[in-house]
Amino acid sequence: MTSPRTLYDKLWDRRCVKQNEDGTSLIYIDRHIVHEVSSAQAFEGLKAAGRKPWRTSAIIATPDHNVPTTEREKGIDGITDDTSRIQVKTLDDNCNAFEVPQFALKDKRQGIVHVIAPEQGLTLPGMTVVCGDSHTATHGAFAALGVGIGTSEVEHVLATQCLIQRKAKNLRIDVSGQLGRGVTAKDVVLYIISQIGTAAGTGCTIEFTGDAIYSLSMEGRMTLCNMAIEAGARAGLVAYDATTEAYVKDRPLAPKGADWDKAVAMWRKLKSDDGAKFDIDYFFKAEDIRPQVSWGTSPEMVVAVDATVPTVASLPENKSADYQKAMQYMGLEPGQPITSIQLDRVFVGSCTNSRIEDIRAVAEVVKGKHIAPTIKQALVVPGSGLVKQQAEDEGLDKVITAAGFEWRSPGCSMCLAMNADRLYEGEHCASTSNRNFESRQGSGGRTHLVSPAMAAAAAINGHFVDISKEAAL
Ligand SMILES: CC(C)[C@H](C(=O)O)[C@@H](O)C(=O)O
Ligand code: SF4
Repeated sequence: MTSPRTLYDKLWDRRCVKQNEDGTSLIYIDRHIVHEVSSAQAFEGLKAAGRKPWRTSAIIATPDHNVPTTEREKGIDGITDDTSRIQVKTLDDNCNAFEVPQFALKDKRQGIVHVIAPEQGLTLPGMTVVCGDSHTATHGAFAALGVGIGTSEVEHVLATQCLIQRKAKNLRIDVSGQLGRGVTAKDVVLYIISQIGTAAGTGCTIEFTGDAIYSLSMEGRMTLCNMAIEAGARAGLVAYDATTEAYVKDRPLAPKGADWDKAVAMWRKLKSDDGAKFDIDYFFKAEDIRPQVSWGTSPEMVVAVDATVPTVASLPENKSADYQKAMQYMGLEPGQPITSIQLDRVFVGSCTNSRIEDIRAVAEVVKGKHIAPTIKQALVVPGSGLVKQQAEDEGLDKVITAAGFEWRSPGCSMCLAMNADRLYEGEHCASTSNRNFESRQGSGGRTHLVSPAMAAAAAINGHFVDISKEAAL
């Protein structure tokens, strides 16, 4: 009898081609997602070695980081920034030269890598999914092993469809109970990171378990797994269940007919066995989780919206210096109420929160209202052309623009400011993205990570408010 295995063990065993004596293994890769920032040198390497991609049908490419979110009809030549244009053009040229499938800039299916692949059924349960991008952890929501890789590994996977990996430890994070009103997957993951820290997942794959996790939609699970990397892990997972099955069914590239039945029979085994051993365990209760706001420059510097910036006395000794430096950068006083922070801009988007449910959540909060006069700009950037289209079909763009938001075209946008969408020195932004590092959204910018509903309510009020107490919900 085989011993009980975790979901991660099962995914690993399925695709482990060879175990090496040095403790590494060769893993077969089912899906390779490619964007313009981390692929140019990899294609260059292939060219120099006279190689071709080993299996082009396993690859999907799309430009996302550098793309403008306005005037899309102008295409690549309309990108005014030279570096951005060259990167997007180089991806386009490489896809043409190597016959790699691409959702190009003007394609309706273009968007952020981690949004488009699940949307198309390119990410399926049980797969190994890689991308030259740290947030590839997102795909773990499908009980798939999603790992971010570096540019030299992108070249390796292009050439061989395999990757050398060292098996990670199994870490379980269990959230039991029911989430309260206004508490979303984003609040869950921000809360978890605030409790365990950004290094807790180092060398681990996280499996999220518990009623509160299983009650999340697939979009919520993607938000959760997306930020596993901010907890230090390379991958995050949620077991396969009826929610996964319903989401995947009828996606353009999901198996059909008899293939579907065969696939589902296998997918239903994609969960940890009873008695499977985890190396590390954390247990949380859903009722302890309130809407969250990050106040500092690391995703662990997070508190509930009705709390304050930490007081100096409350800081853990080993973190005191970093935390005080963060307060200074953010222009905040120790003990200052989170609701007193004045905001300049609001950004709804990124691979964490730019899917249709996120946009619906924003529309619900802002319907019939208007952004505060002190807000200089509020952006909603859908994660893909298809999300944008669906939102427009539902009339959400009208609700959102009537409230004073700008409705843009898909891409990473103000998540990392590689295009024209950015913060300026000293500005505070309520952002639905995943990283609040110094200058992440523009030089000197100050990021506060929140859920879409919290960002929307902050735009209306000019400062953070407790969404769980808002009448609109
Ligand atoms: C540019 C890219 C390689 C990077 C990543 O790996 O995550 C980006 O997506 C980010 O979010 O910082
Ligand atoms: S949206 Fe942000 S986090 Fe996601 S891939 Fe783009 S830059 Fe990275």
